[in-house]
Amino acid sequence: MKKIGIMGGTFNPIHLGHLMLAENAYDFCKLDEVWFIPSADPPHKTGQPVLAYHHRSRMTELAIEGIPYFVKSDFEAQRQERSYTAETLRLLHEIYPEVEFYFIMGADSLFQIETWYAPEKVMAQARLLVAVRDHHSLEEMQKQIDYLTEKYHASIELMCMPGIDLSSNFIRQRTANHETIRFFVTEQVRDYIIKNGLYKGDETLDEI
Ligand SMILES: Nc1ncnc2c1ncn2[C@@H]1O[C@H](COP(=O)(O)OP(=O)(O)OP(=O)(O)O)[C@@H](O)[C@H]1O
Ligand SMILES: O=C(O)c1ccc[n+]([C@@H]2O[C@H](COP(=O)([O-])O)[C@@H](O)[C@H]2O)c1
Repeated sequence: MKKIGIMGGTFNPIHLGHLMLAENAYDFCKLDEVWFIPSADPPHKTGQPVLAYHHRSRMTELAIEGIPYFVKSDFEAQRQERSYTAETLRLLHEIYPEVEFYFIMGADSLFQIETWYAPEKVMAQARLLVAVRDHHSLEEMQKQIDYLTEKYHASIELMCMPGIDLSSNFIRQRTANHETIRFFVTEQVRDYIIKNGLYKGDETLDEI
C-alpha cells in the first residue's frame, strides 16, 4: 500500500518550518510522497484576509521544486466550498482507494483538531503525524495524543524533531517591516515575495 503524507496549510507564505516538518514526516514514516495542499479557503482563518490563492500556491510550488517526493496539489482549490479536511480526505480516499494517508501537522493543530469540522472523520481517515511547536511541551502533547487516541480511536505519532520557532505571520511581519527573510524561506520564495511586492499591505487578498 502506498503511503502518502498530506501537508495541509494556508502557506501564507510557506516557510522552512513547513518544509522541515514535511521532510521529517517523509523520513520518519518512510512515506512514498508528501502532497502539499494549500487551503483554498482556510476554515479557521475566517474574517482574516489571506493572500490570494494563486500566490500561495505558486510559492508552495517554488519551495518544493526539485524534490521528487514533494508534490504540490491544487486539490482543495478545485472545490467551491470551504476547505474542510474531513471532506478532502473523503474525496482523496474515493480517488485513491489503495493509499494510506498521513496528515502532517504542528502541535497547534493537534490542540485545535477538536474544533475542526467532523474531527472524528479526519482521524478515521488519516493517521496524524505531529511535531512539537510553540510552547507545547512533549508531556502536554503526549497527554493530548492519549486523549484523542482513546476518544476517537485515532492513530497519532509524535515525531522526534527539533522545535522550529518560525511562522508565516513572522515572515509577513518582517517583510512589512523591511527586515530580511533570507534563510527563513527558500531563495525562490523570497525572490517571489520581493518581485511581487507581497506582504506590504496593498496586494490582492482573498476575503475569507
Ligand atoms: N514552525 C513550525 N513547526 C511545526 N509545525 C509547523 C510550523 N509552522 C507551521 N506548522 C504546521 O504547518 C501547518 C500549516 O501551518 P500554516 O500554513 O497555518 O502556517 P503558520 O506558520 O502556522 O501560519 P500563521 O503564522 O499565518 O498562523 C499547521 O499544521 C502548523 O501547525
Ligand atoms: O477541517 C477543518 O475544519 C480544519 C480547520 C482548521 C485547519 N484545517 C486544516 O489544517 C491544516 C492547517 O491549517 P492552518 O489553518 O493551520 O493553515 C490545513 O490543511 C487546514 O485545511 C482544517
